[in-house]
Amino acid sequence: MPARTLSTQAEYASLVDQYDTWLFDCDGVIWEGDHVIGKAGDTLQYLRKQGKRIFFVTNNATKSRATNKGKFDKMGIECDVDEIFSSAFASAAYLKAVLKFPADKKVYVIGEKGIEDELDAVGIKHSGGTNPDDNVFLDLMDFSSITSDPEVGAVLCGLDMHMNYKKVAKAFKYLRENEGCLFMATNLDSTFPTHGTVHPGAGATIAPLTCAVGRDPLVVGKPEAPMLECIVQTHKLDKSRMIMVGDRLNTDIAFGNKGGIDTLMVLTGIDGRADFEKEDAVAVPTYVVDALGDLASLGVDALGDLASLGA
Ligand SMILES: O=C(O)[C@H](O)[C@H](O)COP(=O)(O)O
Repeated sequence: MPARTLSTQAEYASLVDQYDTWLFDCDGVIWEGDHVIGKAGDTLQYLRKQGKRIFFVTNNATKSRATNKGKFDKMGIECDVDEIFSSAFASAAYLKAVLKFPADKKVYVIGEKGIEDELDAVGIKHSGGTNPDDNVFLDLMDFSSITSDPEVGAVLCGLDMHMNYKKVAKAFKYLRENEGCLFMATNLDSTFPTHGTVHPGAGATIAPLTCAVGRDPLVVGKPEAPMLECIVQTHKLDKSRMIMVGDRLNTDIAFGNKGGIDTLMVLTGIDGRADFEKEDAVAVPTYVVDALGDLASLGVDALGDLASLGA
């Protein structure tokens, strides 16, 4: 089915009526770098006033939920920590609750502090990550520090701004030598959008390890199922009354499509109209609006109505 473009107040109002639970991607939808996009914050306020449940679903694994909350606070956007589902949090929760990761094992992390914080929060031991011992270059052809560690039961990878050969070589060794060692990725976004441009994303930093190991990781974040199931199960939600709002077809919109929930695409981020209108589009949204802030006009009208009633 082709995407339906919404542009009138009546269409926005009927959209809001139809869904009780709204899932939001952040980068490219609510904010871009360090600024809120247009009236996105007003739309979120309006939805809250209508009694809608709101969740923020981000593939960004570099920050913990607590650190993410700090960003919402700084931006002046209301948010509770429990409303944030990041791929780092979902990966830790998935290891703990679904995979019942053994207490005597540890996770080798390729990624930033966000992953380490979330593993700490669920009591899973870890190594690698931001440890200074692994954030160094190897001397040429000196593999002496790439030693075995039978305690490693999983390798979990996310966007790592300090990616290096040593981390790839250690993770590779564990995945080859340790029986049953899990290979997981928080997300595989090819690019990272910020400040009006894009840089290599998590998928680009994980690719060298995938290439060496010769198999794909289990992916927890968008567009794969684990993060959506985590939200639905935790909050006992009805998928038919849920909508995912995003700017990117191969993560946000595919996440809704694969998970069986409707989607709303905004044109303020990575992908544009041509990307979902072409024949071989990677995913097609249910609805499209130019920007999340467009729905804020409903709130302005509601205030106008109140004013005309003398409220
Ligand atoms: O490479 C990445 O990790 C992603 O580009 C980035 O973090 C996307 O975050 P989201 O748009 O899901 O908030």
